[in-house]
Amino acid sequence: MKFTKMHGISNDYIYINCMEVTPERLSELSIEMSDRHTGVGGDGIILICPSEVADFKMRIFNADGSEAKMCGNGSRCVGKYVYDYGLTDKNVVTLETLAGIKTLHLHVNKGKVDSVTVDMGEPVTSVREIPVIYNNEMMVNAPVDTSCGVVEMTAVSMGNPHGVVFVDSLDNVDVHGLGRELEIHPMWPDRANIEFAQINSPSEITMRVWERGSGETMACGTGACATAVAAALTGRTGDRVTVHLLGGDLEIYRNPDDSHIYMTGGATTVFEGVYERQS
Ligand SMILES: N[C@H](CCC[C@H](N)C(=O)O)C(=O)O
Repeated sequence: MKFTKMHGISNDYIYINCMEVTPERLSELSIEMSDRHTGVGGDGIILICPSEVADFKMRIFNADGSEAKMCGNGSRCVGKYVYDYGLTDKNVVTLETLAGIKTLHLHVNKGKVDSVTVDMGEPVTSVREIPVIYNNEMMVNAPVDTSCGVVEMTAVSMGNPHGVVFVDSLDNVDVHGLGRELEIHPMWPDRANIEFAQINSPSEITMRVWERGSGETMACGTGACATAVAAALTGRTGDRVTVHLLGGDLEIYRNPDDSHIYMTGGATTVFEGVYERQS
């Protein structure tokens, strides 16, 4: 099975062209291929498929085999993939996802895409739609008991659920311990991605992320958007922020006209390969 290894600011996935054929047992395939010792290695797999309602369709599976509705870093790499491999010659491409149709603006440099701006659509803060179990319409700076004491959580969905925890300093946050604990907290009917964010200024955030189904990743596009939304919602930042993640930076902008969130960042092709399925 041919694949292309790509990453969006070091959030790395294995991309499979499914325009003709889609493999079976995709959850098992993701677990197997994502293994960084016995597989290709990655945070999951991403399929590029035909669509009847958009130019292309993206499906994303986390390293634990769970399918997610949306992947921000992955969508930028899909934009790069379809342009660089000649599946389209358009600079604006629509992408069907389980979280709706997203519009990608491809930035081409010397004939190849090097960065993409994604219209991520409107964020969701209604607890019922996220979903998160909470006794209010929105979960904003809500105290949550944890083994590390009480943290304040703000819940936002970008098509996938996020719990954002603002901290004074990231230096002493147990991202793996607390991230895992909060990912599977019973308040989330479908688990959640957990972000730990430090506000550097009204236009700069530094964050780390524990992703649902993949553990700590070097970056999370939907997580950066959710964090930017939570920061603006709680009066910590404005509508335009630079988000610094372990793997690189993302520019996040909230358009006051349509409340859509726009994310701009890099997309990189690393290598192509042929995978022998293990099971
Ligand atoms: N782990 C996420 C999917 C990947 C999102 C992330 N890699 C991004 O760039 O948005 C979830 O289960 O919702």
